[in-house]
Amino acid sequence: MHLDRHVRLWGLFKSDKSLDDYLTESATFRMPYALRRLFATIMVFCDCANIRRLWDNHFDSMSEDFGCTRDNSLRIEQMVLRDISYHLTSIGKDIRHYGLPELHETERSRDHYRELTEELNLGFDKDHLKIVDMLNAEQVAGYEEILDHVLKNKQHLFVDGPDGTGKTYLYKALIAKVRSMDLIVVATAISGIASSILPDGCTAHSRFKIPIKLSGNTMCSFTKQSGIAELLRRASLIIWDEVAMTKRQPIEALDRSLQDIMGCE
Ligand SMILES: Nc1ncnc2c1ncn2[C@@H]1O[C@H](COP(=O)(O)OP(=O)(O)OP(=O)(O)O)[C@@H](O)[C@H]1O
Repeated sequence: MHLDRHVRLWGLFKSDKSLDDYLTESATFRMPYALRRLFATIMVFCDCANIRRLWDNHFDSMSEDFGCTRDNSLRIEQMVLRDISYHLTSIGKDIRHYGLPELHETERSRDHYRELTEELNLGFDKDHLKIVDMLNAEQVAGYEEILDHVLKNKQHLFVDGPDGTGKTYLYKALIAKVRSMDLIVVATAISGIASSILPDGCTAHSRFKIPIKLSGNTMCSFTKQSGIAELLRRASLIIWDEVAMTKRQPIEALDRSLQDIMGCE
């Protein structure tokens, strides 16, 4: 999101060389999915004379998370194209107009990222934006701290409090605020009842595909290329309500899977 904004706002990069350098530098600290989004933004907002050369130069970095092997390089190319096409479509552009390798029709129409598409199509309850004005001092402190984490890409926060002290109320305010900024929130809870109270919430086990039988090194049942993985990579806020009520194994399984899809330890 920030990269996109910079590229758009600066109106910079007068030459292909500076675009090339920028992508090379970005590849050292950005995840492949963020590079693909940046690439799509460059295609639309920068004056690049030879986008195909830029594609050739940065394809490897943009495809790293699709597990590049010689055997399935064509398939991987289609997946990268599909993702870039997805970003272009969201800004009203068509990948066919930029001289990149052809995206096959079957790939174009297939929704690899169903979960992500569904999440992006979610609205938010405008009334919930008003909740922030009713929060008590402790809720405001939690609200501000969590929002700060969201905006600065910081990590875990644990919210705790006795029953009925307004945790869900706080989450509703946060979910509306974050979704109103066009950022993704994945809202889950342990129980079906608690998850149904969260706006567009679902149970943690179903959202994260946590297996029923868990051992010391079990991972969640989604692949790196799946819509769930993409949804989680792009999520700005993941809420797991009532997490203290679960055993440690499901949390560790999700932790391992998140590390895997984010490529970190
Ligand atoms: N700041 C507030 N102003 C007005 N009502 C509030 C406030 N905070 C919470 N409430 C109300 O208090 C009730 C309990 O809040 P909530 O369900 O958010 O608590 P909780 O901590 O999630 O509870 P539990 O742990 O049982 O799930 C709800 O009806 C909620 O609307």
